[in-house]
Amino acid sequence: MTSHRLPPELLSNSEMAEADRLTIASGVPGYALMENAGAAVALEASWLAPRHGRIVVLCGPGNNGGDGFVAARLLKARDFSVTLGLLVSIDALRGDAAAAARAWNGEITAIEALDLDAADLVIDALFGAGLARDLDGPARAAVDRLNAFSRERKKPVLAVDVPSGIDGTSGQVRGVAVWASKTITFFRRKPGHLLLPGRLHCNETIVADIGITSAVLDVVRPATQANEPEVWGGLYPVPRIDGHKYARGHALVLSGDLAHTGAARLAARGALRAGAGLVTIATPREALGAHAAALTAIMTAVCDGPEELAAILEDGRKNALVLGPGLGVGAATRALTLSALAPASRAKILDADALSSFKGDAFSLAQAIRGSGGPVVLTPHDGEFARLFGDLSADDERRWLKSDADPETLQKRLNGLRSVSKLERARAAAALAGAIVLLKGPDTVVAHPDGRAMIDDTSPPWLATAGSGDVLAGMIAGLCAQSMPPFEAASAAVWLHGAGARHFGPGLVAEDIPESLPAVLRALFQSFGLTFP
Ligand SMILES: NC(=O)C1=CN([C@@H]2O[C@H](COP(=O)(O)OP(=O)(O)OC[C@H]3O[C@@H](n4cnc5c(N)ncnc54)[C@H](OP(=O)(O)O)[C@@H]3O)[C@@H](O)[C@H]2O)[C@H](O)CC1
Ligand SMILES: [K+]
Repeated sequence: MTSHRLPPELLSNSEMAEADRLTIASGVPGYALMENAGAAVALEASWLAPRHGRIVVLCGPGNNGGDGFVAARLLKARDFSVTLGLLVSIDALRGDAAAAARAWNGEITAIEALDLDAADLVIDALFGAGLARDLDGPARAAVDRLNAFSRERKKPVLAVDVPSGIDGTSGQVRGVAVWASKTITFFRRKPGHLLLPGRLHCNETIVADIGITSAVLDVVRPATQANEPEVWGGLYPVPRIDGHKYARGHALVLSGDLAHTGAARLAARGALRAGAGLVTIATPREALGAHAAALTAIMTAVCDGPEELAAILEDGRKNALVLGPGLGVGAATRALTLSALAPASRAKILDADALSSFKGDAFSLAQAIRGSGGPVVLTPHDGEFARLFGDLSADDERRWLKSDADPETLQKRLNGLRSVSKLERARAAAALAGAIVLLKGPDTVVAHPDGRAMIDDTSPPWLATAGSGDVLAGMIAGLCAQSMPPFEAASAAVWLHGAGARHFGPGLVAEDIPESLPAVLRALFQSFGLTFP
């Protein structure tokens, strides 16, 4: 049975293997899981192909291929014209896959001898969770042929579990990968269904129930989830009728000089629309007039350097701070950032130039973060991430390694910064910095130092526009100001940001994002069961 509401948990290949193992240990035979998987694939295929249409099934050497054999048998029994190609010799199949092949009552053709051209649908059952290295040789040739077929013939390709060549855990292409029109995975999605480029290769992903119960999740405890309101909705600071603006916090946004004031206003507007009770822009005196002329509900304060910032921050009611957008890269921003990280319980959101000003010296930033008390959220895009955490010099690495009693774990994290997986890079940075790391992009990852992570796949392409990151930083501050825990606040802000952009539609500019929030919030609160007068 396929389900259209996709559960948020995302399982890595090893977590999925654990779910599998627990299910089999509880008495469900592995072959029964394969039969269920194959049946779900066959059902989906029967909707994608015309009645009695021609279906080609490409089977690989492992259990992904086993699912293909089961699907082929069931489709043939439903009077589809099924041709099956196998990548290896039938003697190479083992275990459940060999059993599924024995139950197949049709011909088996060598993949290179297969005629794809007449197919109405191709099922890709070459490789799934067991993909262990880059595809080459005959496997690569099979994927190339399949991609040429779908490109030229415009016929659907249904991928079993993942498009072959995509690593389910990282979403990376291993050499080459199938471009599917639909992907059917089992029990839960994998990170690679949401991360790029995997998500693009999957096209639409659906989830089939194959008899693994959600009870196994209590043991597996997957660390990664899709960024959906059901994950953080319970912690969302819904305004209360008996609340007042002082209970909804006070966000402070630092402004750049006279030539760079817009970024702070975008962030401040994001904070205000996300529900902060009060919002103040702390600005260099020279830019006060520019802000005053452009602002109404947002307040201003003068801040010409780290000392003045420290004085402003003596007011503990200012409980969320955004620093970075429009500040400029260099020693002055570095000094402001260190001043902002003085010990205090407020949430600090460091973005853009606040991050780039620590280029090649993430260690110093991390030291300041660790001493700062309250939660810190770093919001780099890929370029800022690479500036901050990429190419650590041998000297830097030594400083990190000397800073902790457990050099082995530290080394693993330092290596993680260079991982091909965006998820692992964000996780490693979060653990090293002791901060929540929100690594932006079309597949934004939010990682907590404790290993939890969220992957967002809800942003439309037109959200990549100048200033949209400034608005996002402000929205995170707006939610933190209302005492939403920072990991959930960062995740919720990413989701609202995407939802705002979807609501507005193409042509969006950054200024439109905060203005789209009322409609998005109304729908969100309605989904929480709230009613409006
Ligand atoms: N998880 C579940 O509950 C269920 C999953 N099912 C399906 O099973 C696959 C996973 O099956 P598995 O056998 O572990 O792995 P694969 O079928 O993906 O592939 C393993 C074989 O592929 C060889 N391999 C790996 N990489 C390459 C490569 N680059 N080139 C060539 N060959 C490769 C590997 O060979 P080794 O030499 O590495 O040993 C294996 O022979 C899952 O995706 C689901 O579709 C069950 O059917 C239902 C339950
Ligand atoms: K596959």
